[in-house]
Amino acid sequence: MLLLQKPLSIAFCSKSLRLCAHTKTIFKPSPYWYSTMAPSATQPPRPIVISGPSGSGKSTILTRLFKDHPDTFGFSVSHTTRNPRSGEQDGREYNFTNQETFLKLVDDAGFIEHAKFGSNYYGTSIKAVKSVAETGRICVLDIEMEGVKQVKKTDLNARFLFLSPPSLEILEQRLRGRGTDSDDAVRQRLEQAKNEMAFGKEEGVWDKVVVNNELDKAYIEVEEWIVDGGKYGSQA
Ligand SMILES: Nc1ncnc2c1ncn2[C@@H]1O[C@H](COP(=O)(O)OP(=O)(O)OP(=O)(O)O)[C@@H](O)[C@H]1O
Repeated sequence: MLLLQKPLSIAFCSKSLRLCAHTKTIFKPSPYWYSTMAPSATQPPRPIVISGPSGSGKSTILTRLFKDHPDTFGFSVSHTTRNPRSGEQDGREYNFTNQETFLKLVDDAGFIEHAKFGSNYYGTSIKAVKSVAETGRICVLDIEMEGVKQVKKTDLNARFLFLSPPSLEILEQRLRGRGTDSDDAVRQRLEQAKNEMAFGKEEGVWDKVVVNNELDKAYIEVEEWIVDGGKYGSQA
């Protein structure tokens, strides 16, 4: 995966994998992405929220989608209170901020999700998601269910897709086959998966549910729903 390792917390919270202290790998857009975004003359495109248990195949499908549709999608830049590392630029890798400002934004309900790792805070702000849409790109949020609930409370006008594994048994096989998690971590993810699967069945939450049984078929189903004949969910 072309990814940036995020602190576990943000992962499961902000990204897919934030279970307890999980880290989630997230796609790291290159600066090129931002520099080539075409401004939209019409309404900003609607963000896409993709959610589903860890191991359901979100990264696999999104990686293929971004490859097949270059310059179409973008990721929001997260906030963090940690210091920038060498080569990192404010507003590119992260929006670097201090704790006081970060917590003020929490109080102001400015985050879709946030979490603390060690002594540092991380979060995905509503504004960062809007910034992507303003460039004409479709912002993709790979987030767990608490994040989904948060997005629903905003005015982001997102579209919601739940990616489901065929069963918990197959999910376990895939998580173990991926080989990225300890036995304990797999167990934790499977426990959380039960909650996520129940959430995936809730009425009125999802615009689309795709079962990732056969990868090629699931990918086409996701792609067709996202692209939506070129409208990308826009009513305009
Ligand atoms: N349809 C499929 N058939 C078989 N294996 C699959 C299928 N879809 C994904 N996989 C495999 O399952 C594993 C989990 O997929 P992936 O890492 O994309 O899940 P994820 O939802 O992004 O997980 P996380 O939320 O933990 O990042 C990977 O090893 C992937 O190659």
